[in-house]
Amino acid sequence: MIRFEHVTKRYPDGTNAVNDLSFEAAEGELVTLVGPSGCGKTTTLKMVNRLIEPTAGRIEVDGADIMAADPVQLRRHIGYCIQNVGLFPHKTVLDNTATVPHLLGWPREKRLKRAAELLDLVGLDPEEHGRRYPDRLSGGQRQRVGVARALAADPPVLLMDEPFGAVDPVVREHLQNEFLKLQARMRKTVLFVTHDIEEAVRLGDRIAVFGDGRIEQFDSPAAVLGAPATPYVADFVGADRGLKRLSVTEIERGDLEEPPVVRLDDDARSAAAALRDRGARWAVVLDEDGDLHGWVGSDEIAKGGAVADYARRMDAWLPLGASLKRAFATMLQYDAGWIAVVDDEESGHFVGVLTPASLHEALRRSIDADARAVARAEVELDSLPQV
Ligand SMILES: Nc1ncnc2c1ncn2[C@@H]1O[C@H](COP(=O)(O)OP(=O)(O)OP(=O)(O)O)[C@@H](O)[C@H]1O
Repeated sequence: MIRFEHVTKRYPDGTNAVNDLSFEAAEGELVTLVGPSGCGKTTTLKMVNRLIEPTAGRIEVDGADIMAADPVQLRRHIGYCIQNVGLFPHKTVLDNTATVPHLLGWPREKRLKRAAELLDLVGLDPEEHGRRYPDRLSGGQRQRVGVARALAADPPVLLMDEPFGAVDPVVREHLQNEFLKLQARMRKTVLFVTHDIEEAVRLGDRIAVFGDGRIEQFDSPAAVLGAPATPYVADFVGADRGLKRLSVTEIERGDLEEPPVVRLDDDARSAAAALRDRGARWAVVLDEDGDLHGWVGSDEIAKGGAVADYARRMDAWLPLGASLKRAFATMLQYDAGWIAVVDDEESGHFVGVLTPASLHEALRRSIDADARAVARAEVELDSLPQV
């Protein structure tokens, strides 16, 4: 748990970076701090591990006043992950990941084992990547190492400052999804700084929208998008918040349609007859394991042989949990009327297809769910006793 009570930071030059800030991130909660450049997000974050000392107020981590702790000890027990990562160039990826366990005096074998586990957890092969030096990694891989390093000593609290800010949008969405999966398992208390409202909405259990050293709204993503508290928040969230919803709504199993399906080794003539009976002009082709292979047109396979003789590979597909925005962009990019969906990127097991109609349905579902959530929040606020 992280609690700010009336915290102010005034820099020596007189800049008031943070003004009388009070908010709390509950245990296991991911709170995103979002706002334009210079509004005090990084200052807020760095006060938690005392890289910056507050001028006034009190900050607690797991119930203890941070000012009572030794700053060096404090930092070793709080994970910290920043943009561009700051990996040591002369150390291997494994040694970089094991930095904090090393500082904590863990024996070499134990810390390298832990580092390897962590690399695996963030999707890097310890055998393949562990012995490399950071300059031999892509930007996205370096960010993963940054996350692994922050988690190495299993800290209960994690501070992340634009950790995915320096990678391209596709890798970024990928890293965000992976981090969400990781967080679902770890349930760390996380403060996550970003200037990107879409990232804030996608990742945060709650969002603190910052404006000029203050919090303008501290609420669920649904409430921030659906009921901005002030004109400033409405402006920051943007007039296109309906579109932003596309990036925070995930494809779910229930959104998908079930198209005709044939197998690679099916007899082509009988497959064609079955498709004709259903009035279908195409079918999804699966391999013997039920994994997505491609598609065929019903006219082509009428000539006989096996479906495998005609099947075409799929250009594009999506995993469950990908955003509707990605689905929409993929449809446009490939000029496709439908997109095949698999249960996850690695296994490739086919689960259904997304069409423009089902995409629209999914968007409706998200809007309705948010409207209900916002209505509930308002009722709860209304029913608070008046004092
Ligand atoms: N060391 C410093 N001395 C004086 N002013 C500072 C210092 N560090 C930050 N500031 C000022 O404090 C304010 C808040 O800065 P901060 O870095 O916390 O904002 P931010 O929201 O994280 O911005 P960004 O997204 O650009 O990193 C800004 O006006 C900034 O110029």
